[in-house]
Amino acid sequence: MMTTNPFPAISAARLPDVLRGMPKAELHMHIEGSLEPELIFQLAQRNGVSIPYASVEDLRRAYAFTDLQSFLDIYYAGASVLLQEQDFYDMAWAYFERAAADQVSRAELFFDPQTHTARGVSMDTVITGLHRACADAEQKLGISAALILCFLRHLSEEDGLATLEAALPYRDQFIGVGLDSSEVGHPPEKFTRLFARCREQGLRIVAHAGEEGPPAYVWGALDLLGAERIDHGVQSVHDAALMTRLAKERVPLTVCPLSNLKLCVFPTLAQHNLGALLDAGLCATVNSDDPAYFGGYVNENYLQTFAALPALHAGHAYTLARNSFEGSFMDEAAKQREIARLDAYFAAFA
Ligand SMILES: Nc1ncnc2[nH]cnc12
Ligand SMILES: [Zn+2]
Repeated sequence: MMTTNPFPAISAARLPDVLRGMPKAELHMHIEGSLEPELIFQLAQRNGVSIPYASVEDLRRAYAFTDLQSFLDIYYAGASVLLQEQDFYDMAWAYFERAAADQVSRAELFFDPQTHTARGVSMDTVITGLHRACADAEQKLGISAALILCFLRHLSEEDGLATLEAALPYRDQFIGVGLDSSEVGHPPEKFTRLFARCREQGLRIVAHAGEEGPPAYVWGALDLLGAERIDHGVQSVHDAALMTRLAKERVPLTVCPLSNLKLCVFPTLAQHNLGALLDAGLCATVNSDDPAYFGGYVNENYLQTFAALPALHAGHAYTLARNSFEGSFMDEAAKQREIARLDAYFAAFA
């Protein structure tokens, strides 16, 4: 339990600037969820795709979600404007420019190939465009970037296996795999064979679990899929044995507070359990999930969450940023360099 602030010189009033400026990694960001309404309209026009909204404002007005599924329906519709390699590049590049402004120095991006291949867009188009943007992010913005291919859990395991086969020729262009989309009713055990095959390929493994689904899905993600990180995981607080395990094994949880708010996982940010997860010793991190849909990129997630939870102080800010590097899939030397940079950033406020 971290009750005393190890950085007393950082008052609550200075905290927002410290949060904005601290180096951080983002580990849970669906690149299709960074597609801003303006870009959706631009790409729709460029590609001659019709969308059932009259204007950017009209589209934004539809972003009133009641749960995960109500969001996913709109999110998949938005992705329908992506057709060409350049579209995937432009989408990712727009994200990287925003991430750079938020002092993100490492970004691990989810992408959903099945959303695109089902519409006749090739795996090559998707991965080549995204990977080119990652290379440019590194070169032009100094952001270390990597891709994680997510399987849609509302589809079958066979569909996932075929998707993996189609992606393997691009094996050097993504570092891992994840599991996303509609959680409840699609438990981890549905994908045991698929993830075993991914592990054989040496891919890093993450999975959404415990966003809306029960703690049993988190256990399943760890034990049946071999997940090294849990995306969301906020429902873990309902299972004491699970909390003990997550803390003991330092399993990173990629928490997304504004997403949880907009999808009604918590009624208000003041009721979010981020502070409880940290104080229980879990390796929790802050991320934006689908920032174009949920009202903010990663710094906005930090700022709004700290504003809503006054028990969080500069010590928590440091821990969250440190956890983001610890939980990343960078090599150990790169992690240590980032953590040293973070230490120097906080030391300057002493
Ligand atoms: N929050 C989320 N949960 C599950 N699947 C998603 N795909 C994009 N965002 C998601
Ligand atoms: Zn997500």
